[in-house]
Amino acid sequence: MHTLAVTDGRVLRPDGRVTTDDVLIDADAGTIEAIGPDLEGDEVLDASGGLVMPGLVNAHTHVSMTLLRGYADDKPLDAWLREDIWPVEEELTDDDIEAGAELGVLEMIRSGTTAFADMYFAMDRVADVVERAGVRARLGRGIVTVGKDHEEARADLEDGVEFATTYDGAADGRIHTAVMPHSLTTVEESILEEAADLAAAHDLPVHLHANETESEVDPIVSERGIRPIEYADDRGVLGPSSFLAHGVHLDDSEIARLAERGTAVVHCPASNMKLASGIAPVQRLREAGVTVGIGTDGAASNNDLDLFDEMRDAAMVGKLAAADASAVPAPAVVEMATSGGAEAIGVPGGRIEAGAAADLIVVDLESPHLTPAHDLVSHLAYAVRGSDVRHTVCDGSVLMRDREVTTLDADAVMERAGSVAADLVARAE
Ligand SMILES: CSC[C@H]1O[C@@H](n2cnc3c(O)ncnc32)[C@H](O)[C@@H]1O
Ligand SMILES: [Zn+2]
Repeated sequence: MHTLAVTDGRVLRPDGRVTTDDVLIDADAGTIEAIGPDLEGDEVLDASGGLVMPGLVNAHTHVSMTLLRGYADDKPLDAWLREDIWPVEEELTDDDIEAGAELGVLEMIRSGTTAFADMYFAMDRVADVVERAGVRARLGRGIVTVGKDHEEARADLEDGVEFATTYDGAADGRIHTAVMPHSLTTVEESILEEAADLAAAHDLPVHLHANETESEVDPIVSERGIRPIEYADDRGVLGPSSFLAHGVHLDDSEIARLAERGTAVVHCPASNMKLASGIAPVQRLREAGVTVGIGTDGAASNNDLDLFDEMRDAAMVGKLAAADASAVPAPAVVEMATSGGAEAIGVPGGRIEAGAAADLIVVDLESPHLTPAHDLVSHLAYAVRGSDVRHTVCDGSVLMRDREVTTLDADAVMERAGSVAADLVARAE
């Protein structure tokens, strides 16, 4: 057994306590072997002056959209998608998508994310990046049928299901998949139903955007006389492994239904603020027993993939929405960005305990903006930045040591992404 000892730091335990301990990792199994004083390993990762915590889980993103960071800002969702994003996405090549995924994964490793859920195109290329970079992911090809005839719509569905069934378990089990219809208004009813049936037949989750804006809720209510979550349930979309992104405009009956079905919600506070979509009822969802994770959404509506930023946004906007400063407190956002996110997207990780997946990060605490350190959980929610992450470990492998990413060539990734992004935008104009 090859072991890795993360030494001389403090450790964030699943119950929120912070202890002074070492963490011993079985690097072959990719699991945490022990937590305690004076542990020795074949290899050492120095955590002195730092906090060892679970790797963050970005529970909803479109990682290749890093290529479109800053391309179209300051518009609401519908106009942003239809006028800017979808036209430029028409020009994307598979190589572009791979280059954007490399950039996004690089950014996530450098800001402490070890697992993510991703919906996009050319997902075989995204899977290849996940495999090489050493992270964990739940991936799915986005299925959209709007503007397509039934044959094209079926082809989209077939592509999505083929990707999901081929790649589930790839990269030594680090890749998980899902069937991912884009949303309740961009996928026709029969395809949505088939997507849900096929997901169930293959024992795969369904992931989709839902209740993101009022203009997505209103047509369902006016055409069908029911709320979107009831419509989704009737199509078979909800279930204990399903997870939906955004969930901004949810009424009490919808929250109760999500809780009953065990369907998780991924809160994307920055994207929801930037596109002025609204504020998700995170406090009410959690009180109802719904599992909530946190996602950045794509970098074009955020505009970064830093989960620490997202935790801060979630806490701040949660208080504003509830008009209650005690709503969405620091321990809740840390839980949502770690174990909550892992549970929402159905991947291992999110906990520093013996037997858990060795997905962890070391956050450097010796900085002016983290001094004094009265409460480290408070710091994680409100003060730590992605750039404070010193080491990133996933599945027992060191992906970043002393801020040097070991699995990707950072300079080459940035150069390639910058070049393909410029060509992409030129083609679109
Ligand atoms: C079909 S692949 C995914 C698809 O989703 C688009 N997208 C990015 N951000 C959002 C969002 O906030 N709501 C809905 N759709 C979004 C992305 O550009 C791809 O076209
Ligand atoms: Zn999205």
